[in-house]
Amino acid sequence: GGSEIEFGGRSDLRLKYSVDGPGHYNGSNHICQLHAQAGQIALLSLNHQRHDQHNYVPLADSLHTCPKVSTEPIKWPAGAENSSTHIPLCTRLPESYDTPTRTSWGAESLLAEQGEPYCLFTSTSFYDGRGISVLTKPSIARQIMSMPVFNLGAAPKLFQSAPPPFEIKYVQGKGMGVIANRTIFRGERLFARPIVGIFHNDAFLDMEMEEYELRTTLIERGVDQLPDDARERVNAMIGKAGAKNDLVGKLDVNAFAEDFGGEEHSIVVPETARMNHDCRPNTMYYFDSETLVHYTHASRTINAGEEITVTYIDPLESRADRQVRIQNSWGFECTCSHCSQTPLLTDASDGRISTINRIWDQLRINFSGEKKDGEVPEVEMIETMVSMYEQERLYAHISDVWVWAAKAYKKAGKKWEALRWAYQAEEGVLLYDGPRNPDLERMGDIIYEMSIELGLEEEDNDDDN
Ligand SMILES: C[S@@+](CC[C@H](N)C(=O)[O-])C[C@H]1O[C@@H](n2cnc3c(N)ncnc32)[C@H](O)[C@@H]1O
Repeated sequence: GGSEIEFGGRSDLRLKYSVDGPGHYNGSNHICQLHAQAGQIALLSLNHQRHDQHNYVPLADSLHTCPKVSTEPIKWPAGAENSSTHIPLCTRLPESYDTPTRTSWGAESLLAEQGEPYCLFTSTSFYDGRGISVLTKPSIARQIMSMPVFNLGAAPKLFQSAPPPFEIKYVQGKGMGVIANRTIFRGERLFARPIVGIFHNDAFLDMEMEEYELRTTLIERGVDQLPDDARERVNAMIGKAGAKNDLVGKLDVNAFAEDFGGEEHSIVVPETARMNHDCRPNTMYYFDSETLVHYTHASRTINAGEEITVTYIDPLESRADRQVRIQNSWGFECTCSHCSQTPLLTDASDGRISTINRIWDQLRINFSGEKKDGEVPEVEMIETMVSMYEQERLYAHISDVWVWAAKAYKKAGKKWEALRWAYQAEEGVLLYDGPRNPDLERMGDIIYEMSIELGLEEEDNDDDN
């Protein structure tokens, strides 16, 4: 339950408090919250003291547990205030506050701690009403929320196949999964979904961290504030096998990793999160950090009835390492076809993977200029790599090799081969990593240069204009 009182003698500021029952995060949570006018920030705090079931803290005491805060209106940084449709909530006030008074739960050290708090923003208008919640440091939130995508009249077109070429169905031993309902060819776009959440990894990865419970409370609040469709989709995600199935646990196994402001965050795309793992997946995904849309494309032909999969881990690891990684982070045993081969075939694959990794090391050294041209037969190395990636069925990741093939053939003076691989890499990179990958420009340059040298195109002479 909860109730509200006027705060600091101001009619526009109200303090709402509530006392939750035990069981949630192992104890009673006392939530104090300052409601203020739009454009201001509210402070949310939580009593870290543990109480057993018979020892609820009475109303008056719980008010004391709220940190002393300034009653001056606090403005959200310029550029971001129009993006949020809810009053931002923070673990601490982002800017100045009065010298903290010692509270019954030792808030002093928390409040006096240097560094930024974590604040929650929700926009329900994002992408034509899909909505998004962002929990991060104010400086990072400001970068995110001032992106053009928050200020567009109409959301950009997403170019998805309609109706979708798949259905969401139960898959034995895996929960729900995504099943193709017709043949899908390499390159077809399967998902183009704006993300609905960005959560700083400090908010749920390190349970020992100070303010952990505050941040997880804000994550729950962030999901609650989403529009119905997004909220229901997020709540319908499944948690880690055998673990506590709370929201934070669900996000842990369903979110994708992404950096914002150089810090690790988790992004939430509930539709795409229905894809199960396979060490040799038939799709690839990327995130466009400028439009906040997450894309998935087919990496090879997928037959009707086949499960559509993605890899959760680096596929260039041995079977044993992949198994450990999947078990530790997702709590299931990977039984994909690549992990279920005979021991002899597994050994052969592990051998190829280790050779692939060694060749990558050599190529990087060679192209970094530490070795002289011609010292290593790059084009032969590349041809070997292409073949090994195909043997390994690494169709999602093979465009990495195509990029190097174009560069190596250009360096070797083999123009037709350079042109062929540059075209192949251009499409591959667009599907694998999207339009902002820097290799695209390099491939465009090779295509242009080779086309001129091969007489396929006239040189663009700017001086004539
Ligand atoms: C991102 S979700 C995938 C969708 C999920 N199956 C569902 O019902 O929503 C990740 C979870 O799905 C299950 N899962 C994914 N891939 C699996 C696989 N190859 N084998 C068994 N379970 C798998 C695990 O429980 C994992 O934590």
